[in-house]
Amino acid sequence: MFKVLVSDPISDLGISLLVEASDISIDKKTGLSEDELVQIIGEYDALLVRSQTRVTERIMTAGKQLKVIGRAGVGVDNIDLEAATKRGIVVINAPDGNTITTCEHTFAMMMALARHIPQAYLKTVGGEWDRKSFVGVELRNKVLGVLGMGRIGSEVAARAKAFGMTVLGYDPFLTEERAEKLGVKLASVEDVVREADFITVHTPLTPETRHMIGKEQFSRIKKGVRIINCARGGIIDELALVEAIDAGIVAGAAFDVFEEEPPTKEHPFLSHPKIIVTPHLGASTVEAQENVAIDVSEQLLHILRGEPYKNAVNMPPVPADVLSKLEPYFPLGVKLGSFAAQIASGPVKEIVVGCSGELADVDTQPLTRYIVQGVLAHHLGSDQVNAVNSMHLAKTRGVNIVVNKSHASKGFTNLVSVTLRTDKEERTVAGALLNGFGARITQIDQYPVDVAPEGNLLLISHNDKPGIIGRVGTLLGSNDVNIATMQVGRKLVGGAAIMVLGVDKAVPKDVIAQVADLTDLVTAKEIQLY
Ligand SMILES: NC(=O)c1ccc[n+]([C@@H]2O[C@H](COP(=O)([O-])OP(=O)(O)OC[C@H]3O[C@@H](n4cnc5c(N)ncnc54)[C@H](O)[C@@H]3O)[C@@H](O)[C@H]2O)c1
Ligand SMILES: O=C(O)[C@H](O)COP(=O)(O)O
Repeated sequence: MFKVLVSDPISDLGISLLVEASDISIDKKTGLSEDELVQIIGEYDALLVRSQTRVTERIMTAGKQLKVIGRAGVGVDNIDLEAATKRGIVVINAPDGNTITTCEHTFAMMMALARHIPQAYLKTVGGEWDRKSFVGVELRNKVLGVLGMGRIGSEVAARAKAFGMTVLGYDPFLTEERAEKLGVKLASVEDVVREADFITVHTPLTPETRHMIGKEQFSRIKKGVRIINCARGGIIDELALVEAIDAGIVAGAAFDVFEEEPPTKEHPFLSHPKIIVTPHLGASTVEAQENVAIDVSEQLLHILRGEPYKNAVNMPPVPADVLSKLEPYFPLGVKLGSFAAQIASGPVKEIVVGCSGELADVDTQPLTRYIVQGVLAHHLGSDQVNAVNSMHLAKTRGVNIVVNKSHASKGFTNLVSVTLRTDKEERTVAGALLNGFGARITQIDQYPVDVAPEGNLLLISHNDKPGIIGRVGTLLGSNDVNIATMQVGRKLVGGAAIMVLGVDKAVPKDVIAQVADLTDLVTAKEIQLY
C-alpha cells in the first residue's frame, strides 16, 4: 500500500483516480507548517501539492520513504528540485491543465483594468452612483504586447485577435514562421515597450526575465499603457511600476502575482487606485483544478507502480553502464548548451550536438538531453527544464536536434560540441574533460581556447591590435571588476580575435556597454555558468 499526502487544496474529482486505487491510501492535511510536515512526512511515499506548500530540503530529508512529489500546476518554484534530485525523488508537474484558465484570467484582468470594474463595483455597493469617474477604453484597435509566447501567451494572442487587437509577440523561441501561424507580429521587448497599449507577461521568472519591465523600460514606454501580470511576481519591477503610474506614464496595472506572496499589508499595490489585484487566482477554476489534479494523479500512480511516466521535472533514469561512461560529461553538456544559448542571438532553430572520440561508440542520447537542457533552460527557466523533459520541450518548440558522431577528436579523449543555428547565425562551443584539469571549453566558434566553464565570463570579440587587452583591463579595473583569468584566441595575426575573461562578480550592464564601445572592440557579452 502506498501512502499519499495531499498538503494543498486539490480538486477531489481530480484525485478520484488515487482515491479509488486499491493500492493507495490518501491523507488530506492542508495548511501545515514546515515543522508539522517534517513530523509526519516520514510515513508517506508521495506528496501532492500546489504552490502554497514549500517543499524544502528539511521536509525531503525527513521523508525517508518519499518517492515522488506531484505539483498540481505548472510552476515548481516552491519545491527544492536540487534536494529532490539528490535524493532520487521524482518531481512531476501538470504543465498543460491550467493554460486556458490562466489565459482567461488574463483577459478578465485586462478587461477589468480597461473598464475600472473593481473600482466601480466598490463605489456602487457603497451607495454611490458615479458614472463619470470610470470612463474606460476599448480593446479593439489597440496593440497588445505579449512577452512570453509559450502555452499561455499563445492562447492570449489568439483571443486578443478576436477582440480586434494587433498582437506584438516576443519570445526567444518565436520564429517568423510560428509568429505568422499565430497571426502575431514578431517583435522585440523594445518594440513592445514603445508600441503596445496593453502589455501582458507570460514568461517564467528567471534571472533574465526578472524586472524585464523596469525603470529603464518605463522611461521609454508608451504613455497610457496598461500592464497585466498573471505569470510570476518579479517579472515587472513593482516599485518602478508604481512610480510610472504616479508619474502619469502608465494608466494602470492588473496583477495576479507578487514578488512576495502573500504581499504585506503595506504593499503599495493594495492601496493604489489604479492597480487591481487578485490573490494568485490564475489557475483557480473548477476545470483547471480538475485537469491538473487528474494529470498529476495519473503520473503519480505510474511512478509509484514503477511504470513509465512523463513530465518529470528533475531526475532522468539512465542505465547504469551508460551512466558510468556519460555521467562525468553531463555537467559539461549543460554548461556548453547554456554558453551557446547565451552567445547566440535570434530564435534557436537547430541544436547540433557533436560527440567525438570514445563517446562515438556510446549511446549518447542522455548526454544530448543535458546539452538541450542547457540550451533551453537559459530561456525557459532552470526549474522548468531538465534532462527528462528537454527533448520534448525542444520538439514542442520546433527546435530540431541533430547528433553527429566521429572517432576523430582533435587529440582529446572525447570532445563534445554544441552548434546552435538560429534565424540569424550559427554559433559553436566545444569542450572536453582534461585529466587533472576537469572540464574545459576548448573551442568557441572557430577559435581554440582553454577556459574553465564556470562563474562569470566576459566574451569579447575584437580586432587583434596591440593595446586592446590593456584597455579592457583598465576599464574593468576602474569599475572594480577583478579579472581572475584571461584567454585570447585568434586564427590570424592582426585578424579577428576573441578574449574570454573570467571575472570575480557579475559585470554591470553599463560597464559591458562601455567595454563594447572601446576602439577595436566588436562585441562584449557576459556569460553566466553556474
Ligand atoms: N497566475 C497563475 O496562477 C499561473 C497559472 C499558470 C501559469 N502561471 C505562470 O505563467 C507563466 C507561463 O506559463 P506557461 O505555461 O505559458 O509556460 P511556457 O513554458 O509554456 O511559456 C513560457 C514562455 O516564456 C518564454 N520566455 C522565457 N524567457 C523569456 C524572455 N526573456 N522573454 C520573453 N519570453 C521568454 C519561453 O520561451 C516560453 O515560451 C509561468 O511563469 C507560469 O508559472 C501562472
Ligand atoms: O504555476 C502554476 O501552475 C500557477 O501559478 C498556479 O498555482 P496554484 O496551483 O497555486 O494556483
